[in-house]
Amino acid sequence: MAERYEVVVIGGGAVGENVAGRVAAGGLRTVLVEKELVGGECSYWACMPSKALLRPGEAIMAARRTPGARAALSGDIDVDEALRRRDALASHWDDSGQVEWLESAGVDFVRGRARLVDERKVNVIEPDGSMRELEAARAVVVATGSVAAMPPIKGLAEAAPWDSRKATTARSVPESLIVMGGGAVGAEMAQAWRTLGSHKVSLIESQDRLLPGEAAVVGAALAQSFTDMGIEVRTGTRVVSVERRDGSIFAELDDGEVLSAQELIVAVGRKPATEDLGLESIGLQAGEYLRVDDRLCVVDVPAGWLYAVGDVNGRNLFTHMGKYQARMAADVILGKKALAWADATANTRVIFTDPQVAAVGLTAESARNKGLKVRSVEHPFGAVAGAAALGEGIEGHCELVIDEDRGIIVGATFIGPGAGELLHAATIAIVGEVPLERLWHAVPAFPTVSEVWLRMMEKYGL
Ligand SMILES: Cc1cc2nc3c(=O)[nH]c(=O)nc-3n(C[C@H](O)[C@H](O)[C@H](O)COP(=O)(O)OP(=O)(O)OC[C@H]3O[C@@H](n4cnc5c(N)ncnc54)[C@H](O)[C@@H]3O)c2cc1C
Ligand SMILES: NC(=O)c1ccc[n+]([C@@H]2O[C@H](COP(=O)([O-])OP(=O)(O)OC[C@H]3O[C@@H](n4cnc5c(N)ncnc54)[C@H](O)[C@@H]3O)[C@@H](O)[C@H]2O)c1
Repeated sequence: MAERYEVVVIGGGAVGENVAGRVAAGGLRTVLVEKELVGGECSYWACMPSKALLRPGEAIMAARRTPGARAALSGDIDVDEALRRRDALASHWDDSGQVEWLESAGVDFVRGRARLVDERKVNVIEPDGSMRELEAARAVVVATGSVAAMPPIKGLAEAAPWDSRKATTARSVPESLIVMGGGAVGAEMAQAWRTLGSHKVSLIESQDRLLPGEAAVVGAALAQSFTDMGIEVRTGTRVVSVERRDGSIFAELDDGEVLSAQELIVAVGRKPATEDLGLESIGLQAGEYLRVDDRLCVVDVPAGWLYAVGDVNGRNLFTHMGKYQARMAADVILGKKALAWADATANTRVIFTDPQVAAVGLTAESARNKGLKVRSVEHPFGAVAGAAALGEGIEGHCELVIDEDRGIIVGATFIGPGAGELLHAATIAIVGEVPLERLWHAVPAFPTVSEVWLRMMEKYGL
């Protein structure tokens, strides 16, 4: 006999937990199924451990920029202590706290691998091999996330490279490192391991710049900073074959050059965790992203009972944007009028490198591609008193993308130390469609870096 619930959530990452908690708070009988650890990738193998690995180097770079503090820097990073803190921020890969939270939120929990077997029907294989049948009267929500993509490069799989999980959980600093992919994971991991002590780090990006989805100025700023850190940045090139032998890993590039290192990280993007989910049983293709509408309903399934939130729908692969979708999907399931539109127009992203890269909404290029008449206004991050107060030699860049027809901001990029904290003001301006004439009255405090807002609005002509 199937156990009947109003809502069955498959996948207990940050996004699944959020949707389950919200529908349960709305009074719906809810069960969440998780095959590994409640909290998912972000808590144990992604956001939290990666930020912990970056922090010691970031703190040192901030101190180096600060006359007086600089003198106190003697000696090396205590790697053991840094890794202990990483382990603590990853909750020692123990999810008992999050399981307790689910219970306190009134969500039933089943540990096991879930598979769709029919419309609204989910079977779960528990760790001891027993099977449970679940049935959802109202909705099944898929929140199974994504896994690291492994490109079909000769010798790569056999060489057992590090994926993002190994890169964030390694127990020692590799003496040298090749990083394939200059996106978010590659950039953060190259910096983290270089600042923790890797002597030689090569970062290889196939496009012509790092973080190629962001404004061009981002890639240039990051490449300069990484070069200063001693990271070798190679753009516009690819690895064509890989081999592990004699304790090293060798990567041949498309121009014939061969690089060698102790380890190689593959960070070339993600693929959806939909391969073993029983999608065929409801007429969908395994291994594909689940396409959703703005109510987060899977579009290729009739009757509106199947929802997909977070990485698995491929809309926006960030924890906070997935959690936003989770709130919207929960409200739709609860019968409220809700649509997830901000993850298309005001998607926030912060890459925690030095300098930090923070962006929201459109770049000038993507806005023009959408047919918008935009104008960019720019100001150096370091050219305000707030930045001078932070330290010496602070460079960076700030840019607002302004829709000339509507007189509102549609995108913003901030590059500099701590830039992520500037982002929410821009997000509010974009989501609120606040006219620039009105923003002109939002006065940044002195001496904060937020004064860049004032300078950019002056440049716009206010
Ligand atoms: C190295 C790295 C660093 C990152 N840093 C950041 C960051 O700083 N900020 C940020 O916003 N984003 C960051 N991200 C992205 C972020 O981790 C993801 O966007 C986020 O984890 C997606 O959440 P999710 O709940 O959709 O998926 P996941 O966290 O992947 O959770 C999905 C869960 O579903 C479970 N599952 C899968 N299939 C089944 C099944 N059949 N049955 C039962 N359970 C199943 C999985 O075990 C998993 O626990 C980072 C990613 C990486 C790789
Ligand atoms: N701070 C954060 O919020 C954070 C940190 C890490 C990851 N993330 C999320 O996780 C997602 C996945 O990150 P990711 O870095 O794996 O993917 P990504 O899509 O951000 O970057 C992958 C990069 O690899 C490059 N590439 C592809 N094939 C290549 C090849 N064969 N050789 C060399 N380069 C190649 C791509 O051009 C791209 O720049 C990101 O899109 C982001 O949403 C977020």
